[in-house]
Amino acid sequence: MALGYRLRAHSGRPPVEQCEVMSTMPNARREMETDSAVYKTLLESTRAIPWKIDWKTMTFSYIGPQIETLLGWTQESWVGVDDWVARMHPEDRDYVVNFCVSQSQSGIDHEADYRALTADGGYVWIRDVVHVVRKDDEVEALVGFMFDISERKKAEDRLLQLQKELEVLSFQDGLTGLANRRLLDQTLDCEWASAQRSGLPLSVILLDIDYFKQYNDHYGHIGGDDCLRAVAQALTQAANRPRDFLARFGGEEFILLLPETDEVAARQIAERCRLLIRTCRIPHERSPISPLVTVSLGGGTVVPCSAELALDFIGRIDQLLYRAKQNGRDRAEFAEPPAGPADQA
Ligand SMILES: Nc1nc2c(ncn2[C@@H]2O[C@H](COP(=O)(O)OP(=O)(O)OP(=O)(O)O)[C@@H](O)[C@H]2O)c(=O)[nH]1
Repeated sequence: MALGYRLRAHSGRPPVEQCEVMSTMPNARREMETDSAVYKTLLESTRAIPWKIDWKTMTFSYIGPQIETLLGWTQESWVGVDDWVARMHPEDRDYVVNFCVSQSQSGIDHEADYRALTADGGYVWIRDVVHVVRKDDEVEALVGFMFDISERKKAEDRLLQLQKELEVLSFQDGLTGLANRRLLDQTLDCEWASAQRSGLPLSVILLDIDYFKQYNDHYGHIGGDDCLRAVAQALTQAANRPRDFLARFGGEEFILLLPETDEVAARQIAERCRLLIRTCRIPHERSPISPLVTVSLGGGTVVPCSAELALDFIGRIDQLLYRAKQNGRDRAEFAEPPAGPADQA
């Protein structure tokens, strides 16, 4: 090995006994053997598992006894490279073996992570750190250490899982569980571009709970939150096509994007939204227009031209929502018949 001596394969002799035998040896040899015993004791008391493979015969000339504690396979059972290959998770095998062989052939030190099979049928994540020993430009042996990295892998997996959860959460409205403004912005951009390319109509409905300030004042903020959740839940049943998209627009406002949907269909969906909320029968004692929670809606349909911006269109829908409020609430207002090419549905 790199330490300049060769460990005897599978030797189990304790260092003390070795010292007694060595007392009759010449000094230089005795010192070397003492050093060897010390190094071996050191190597075999680490958590890293040392090993050596003879390149010509592809056999293990040494593997630390710690391997049995970690994987359950005895030291003696590690005879050739085939044992190493066979005790590797099938999903890791091809990549790891090919990688290690090619690196070794090129004389490059390397490391590889893989799942090693245990004697009782489980798997342990291992990091193998490999040094290629060369002599006269030929690969002579591989020496290395195996490290148990299962705890690190568990932590990494947990971190990955958390990242995924965070990604989902970053697109989700915390109160209602609907898509949030961030995801709306991205989806609107996509659908806007798609409608521009296809020339198919995109409809949008904005919806706002009526007299929600009075609702909060009367039922409290927590009651208000419950109401928002109930409205959100009801709205999830309004549109069912795979690309239909519902989001919380902010506060007590919601938005529906309806790709490839003309104005006739959009008007029907807006009316369905209004009725779905009514069917919830959420009491609203402070509403001047109804004893139950109602909603106002603004809607419109567009085949966007290249110059038009999605946000300008949403701004126009917002004005229609405002008009619905002005005209008495609990109703939907849609754009007047087309005023220009951008409004044609
Ligand atoms: N409980 C709760 N209230 C919210 C939330 N977001 C916004 N609001 C409240 O919603 C109310 C909206 O009030 P306004 O914009 O005056 O509208 P409105 O009372 O619904 O009146 P109209 O829309 O004209 O019918 C405000 O009192 C906000 O505090 C929320 O997440 N939870």
